[in-house]
Amino acid sequence: MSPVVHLDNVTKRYRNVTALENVSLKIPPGVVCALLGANGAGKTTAIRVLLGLEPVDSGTASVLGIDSSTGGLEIRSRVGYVAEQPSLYDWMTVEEIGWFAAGFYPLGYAEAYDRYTRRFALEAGKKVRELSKGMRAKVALSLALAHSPDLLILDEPTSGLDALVRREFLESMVDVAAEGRSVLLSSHQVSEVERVADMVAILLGGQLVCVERLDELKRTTREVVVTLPDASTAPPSMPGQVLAHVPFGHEHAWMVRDLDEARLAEVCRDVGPFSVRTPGLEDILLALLREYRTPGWAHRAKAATGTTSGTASATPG
Ligand SMILES: Nc1ncnc2c1ncn2[C@@H]1O[C@H](COP(=O)(O)OP(=O)(O)OP(=O)(O)O)[C@@H](O)[C@H]1O
Repeated sequence: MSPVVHLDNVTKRYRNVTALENVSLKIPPGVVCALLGANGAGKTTAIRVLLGLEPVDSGTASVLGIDSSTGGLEIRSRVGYVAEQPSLYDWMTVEEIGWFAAGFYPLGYAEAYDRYTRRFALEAGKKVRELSKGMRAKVALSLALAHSPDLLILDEPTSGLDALVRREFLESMVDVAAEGRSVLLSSHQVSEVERVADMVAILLGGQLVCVERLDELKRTTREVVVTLPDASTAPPSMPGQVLAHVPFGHEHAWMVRDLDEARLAEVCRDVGPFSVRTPGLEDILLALLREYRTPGWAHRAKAATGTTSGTASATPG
């Protein structure tokens, strides 16, 4: 099946900043993909490249099979896009903005928009400038969903919204994927995104260090904590691929892929007590972010996630 989103070895620089470095990503149809990473990791840049709003320095990007470098207008008319701070015409009412947008889309748009605004309990006659941040976000999502796009791209759409609105947003994502359409969702609300994402793409400093089905990432990742008897005892070597290693005094924590638990018991026998648990996505991301701040992170992260910048892809489902 052709990917709906395809970044192939994309590098994007802004003067002396490399916002994306050799990033490759394929998102198949019917998948909710969470794009995660710290502030400045390159998430918005990746989205803008895909939408044809930023040229790349090297590599190629395409959406729904359309080349982003030449087909930006067509891409933007075919995907639903919700920016972090959506720009909406303030003087229009909720209803009027739907009529206005309907002029750019085939018949049926206004009715679909109306259905979404009612679902989100928006008052049709209220002016956009009178809406709260959450209500504006709901208008933006209604506009993006009303033309039933094959791909919905959301750049931190839920930041600053209350828990109920965030939940409504994320439930809409699940509905979209259930209809065989895809969602690319950039977010810092990791624990919430975890409820709806099928796959995750993690950017660290412009490099994609993990692209994988979420269930597979969680199934194969363990957090190990070992308590050493004193500071002079060397920490054991982990029997698995180390994503991150964080020492806290006598305690050392590791995030490990494909941990050999029997072997762990052996290597820890003369070292100290240990515990093993299955981490959530947020724990994995935090470990990667901490690791990212230490020298040599890129090499270790790529080795441990099996991801090299040129080949990262996932085929969920
Ligand atoms: N127009 C621009 N001019 C110069 N540098 C830019 C520009 N846009 C982004 N950058 C830089 O590129 C890097 C990636 O920025 P980007 O906005 O893509 O990150 P992000 O992951 O979306 O961050 P956040 O989570 O804070 O929104 C940052 O170092 C940023 O300063």
